[in-house]
Amino acid sequence: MTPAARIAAAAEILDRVLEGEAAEKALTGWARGARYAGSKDRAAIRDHVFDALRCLNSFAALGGALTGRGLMLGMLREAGEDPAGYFTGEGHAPSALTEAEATAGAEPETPAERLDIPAWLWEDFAASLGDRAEEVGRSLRARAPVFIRVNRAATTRAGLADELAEEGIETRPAELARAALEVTSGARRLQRTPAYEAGRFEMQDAASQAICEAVPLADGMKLLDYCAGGGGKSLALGARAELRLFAHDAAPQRMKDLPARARRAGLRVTLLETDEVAGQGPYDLVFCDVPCSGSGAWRRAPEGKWRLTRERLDELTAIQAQILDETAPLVAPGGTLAYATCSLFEAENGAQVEGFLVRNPGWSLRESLSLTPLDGGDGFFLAQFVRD
Ligand SMILES: C[S@@+](CC[C@H](N)C(=O)[O-])C[C@H]1O[C@@H](n2cnc3c(N)ncnc32)[C@H](O)[C@@H]1O
Repeated sequence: MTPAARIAAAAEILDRVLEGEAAEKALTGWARGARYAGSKDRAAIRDHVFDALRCLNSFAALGGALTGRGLMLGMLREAGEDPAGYFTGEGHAPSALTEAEATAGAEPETPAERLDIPAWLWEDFAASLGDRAEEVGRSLRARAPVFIRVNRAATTRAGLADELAEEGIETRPAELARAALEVTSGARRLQRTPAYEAGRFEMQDAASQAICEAVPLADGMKLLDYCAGGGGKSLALGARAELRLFAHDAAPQRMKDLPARARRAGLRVTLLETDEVAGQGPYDLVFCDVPCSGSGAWRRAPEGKWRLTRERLDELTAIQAQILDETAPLVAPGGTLAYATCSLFEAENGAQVEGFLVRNPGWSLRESLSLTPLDGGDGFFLAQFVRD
């Protein structure tokens, strides 16, 4: 496909996303009807779609319309390229620009427009991040680096880097976490390597790893990963010490791959139904990686930024408080309750800490950690409460 045909395809897919279809589904649906597209075409089109979703406000302003075509126009204008060179109507290129399109479009004005934050959220965003709001907003407009977590129970960070280099995959140590490597080239081949098959690494963001490295662990501890999902945190925690590891999720089907992933990593995890959780307690550490806005991960999942609503944010903060209150009694005296979000918002982070301490006498905050994409990985928050 020509670069112009890729832009036409991305515009078509973006129109479907703007109508409400999930981006992954729209991409797959398009690819099914486009057998002529090779893997490089599909990757380039995907990049266009996700770049546009990260920069929806500013590309729409520059392109003069919130449509697939407008977004692609805006993308080209931001890159300093002349859209007329792509919108030619020749072959599979998008149809030629109308006169109105050629002159439409303006520089984004408000901070929400420039930084691609939904207008209704800008005040919360600015208040949560203070004088870093501009810089963090800008960072969310860029693609996220790819990180992996070295399974240090199976190999070393340097050993894995050498092994991957032999496969043509380049990495460098990430500062954020001791087990993290940033993948600088060849990332698309990672999950087809023998090292992955043998459980010597997992795909995991560096900030996500950093919060797992921040909790104190010792051999023999009994740990409950209360919102385990696919088990990314369980595996990262389990790799650090010989734990008695339990995993739970309110939607147990989300944990369906966890037993196989744990086996691959050489770990044992006991999955618990909701009514089994208390019976196995108390736990030395309960880790709550709660459902959240995902705002810290908007580089990787930019659709979430535009699908979030005030109602959903309020619903999430209520669920977060409820999870904290229902897990606190599961912690053994002297034990730790760890609360984590991949959110940048005060309402989901600091305000939850304050609320929990007010509602739950007998608990204190040991420490908290706030990371933003300016630290290299996703935005993440961790609070560790101790039971007196
Ligand atoms: C941020 S995700 C967890 C990601 C996972 N820890 C990982 O590292 O891959 C939050 C999870 O919380 C679960 N969840 C939502 N409400 C819950 C509740 N009330 N109790 C327990 N889990 C809940 C969701 O099903 C979801 O899988």
